[in-house]
Amino acid sequence: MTADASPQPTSPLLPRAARVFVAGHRGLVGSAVARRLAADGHEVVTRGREQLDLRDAARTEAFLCDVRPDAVVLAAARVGGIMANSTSPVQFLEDNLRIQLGVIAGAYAAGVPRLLFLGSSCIYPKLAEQPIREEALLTGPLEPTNEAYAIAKIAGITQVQSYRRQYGAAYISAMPTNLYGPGDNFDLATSHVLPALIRRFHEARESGAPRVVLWGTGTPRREFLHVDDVAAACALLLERYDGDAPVNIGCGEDLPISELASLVREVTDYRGEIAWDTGKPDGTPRKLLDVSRLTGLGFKPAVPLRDGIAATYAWWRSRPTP
Ligand SMILES: NC(=O)C1=CN([C@@H]2O[C@H](COP(=O)(O)OP(=O)(O)OC[C@H]3O[C@@H](n4cnc5c(N)ncnc54)[C@H](OP(=O)(O)O)[C@@H]3O)[C@@H](O)[C@H]2O)C=CC1
Ligand SMILES: C[C@H]1O[C@H](OP(=O)(O)OP(=O)(O)OC[C@H]2O[C@@H](n3cnc4c(=O)[nH]c(N)nc43)[C@H](O)[C@@H]2O)[C@@H](O)[C@@H](O)C1=O
Repeated sequence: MTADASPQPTSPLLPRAARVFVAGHRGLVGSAVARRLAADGHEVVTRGREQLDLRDAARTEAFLCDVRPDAVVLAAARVGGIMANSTSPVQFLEDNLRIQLGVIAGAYAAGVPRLLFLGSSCIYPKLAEQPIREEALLTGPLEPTNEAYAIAKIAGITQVQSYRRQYGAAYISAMPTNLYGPGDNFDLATSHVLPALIRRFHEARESGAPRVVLWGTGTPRREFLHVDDVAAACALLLERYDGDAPVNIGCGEDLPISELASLVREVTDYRGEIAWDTGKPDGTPRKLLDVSRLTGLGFKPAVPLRDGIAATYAWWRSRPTP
């Protein structure tokens, strides 16, 4: 098995009306993947965290042996923005290692023939050449604000590759860029930037605040992909990709956080100023993914950033208040 993409099969790798266990089905990505797979005619199997804590490897293996799905999508993880990653590296390392160990090993023990593991674009070196090709993995030092999370995700990629190389399992990995959409986390202490900006501008407009203070310098660049697009990419990979190398998932375009802020300010109709708290971390300066491997399989993102932000804002505003 080489590190390059394998030739693509002509027949689907996922049977029609497959039973797919979506781990993390209540999360941003897992919920979108579950919707997409159900719409494609698959049977989606789920378990809430209160029924099955995926850090418990023995219970996870017993569940998978009992259910015996045709495929597993591993979208359960400890996930968060730059501040949560910086302040809780122990949980980001240990929870993710434990979830991955239990789900991937449990799937193989249960004879599950197909598995998709989701990593993240933060696995690549902080100063990787842009756009970042999959081959950049393990070629340089990582971004310190999310090193623990990145190392857990890199271990997941190696675990998946090891099951392929040693046992011939059709297990694959995908590395999404920064994601957003309905179902995102809007808690300002733990969220990613996009929901944080929506909430900050909305609340400033409602309260009449003259300025909104954002983190860092506004100069870092980020690429944003709507969850419906990432779900479409996951479905495509499950059906068409069976290679050793991880596959980047992105839209191929990025923008500075300062421009993103201007866009969100417009969408939320906030008329005040934007200020920057440069005491807060910037994180990696840029992480634009090279998505040629994915587009070569036929992927094309469908949701323009402005439309996606407007839809996410509408979703958040219409949520039931606790
Ligand atoms: N969001 C992003 O910008 C990006 C995400 N990704 C990757 O996509 C995947 C999904 O992320 P996302 O949807 O954003 O994250 P969310 O935090 O929205 O969802 C994570 C899900 O995992 C579940 N989960 C976490 N821990 C456990 C556990 N111990 N046992 C059972 N379930 C658990 C959560 O359950 P509960 O609902 O009970 O909390 C939740 O449903 C992750 O692998 C992440 O690394 C990659 C790149 C960017
Ligand atoms: C998906 C990805 O997500 C994380 O990496 P990140 O892209 O750096 O994360 P972020 O979305 O939190 O920030 C992006 C940029 O935006 C700036 N920023 C401004 N104002 C706010 C703000 O109010 N909140 C947040 N969170 N960021 C803000 C912030 O300072 C930074 O420059 C990792 O978890 C990593 O592990 C990972 O995989």
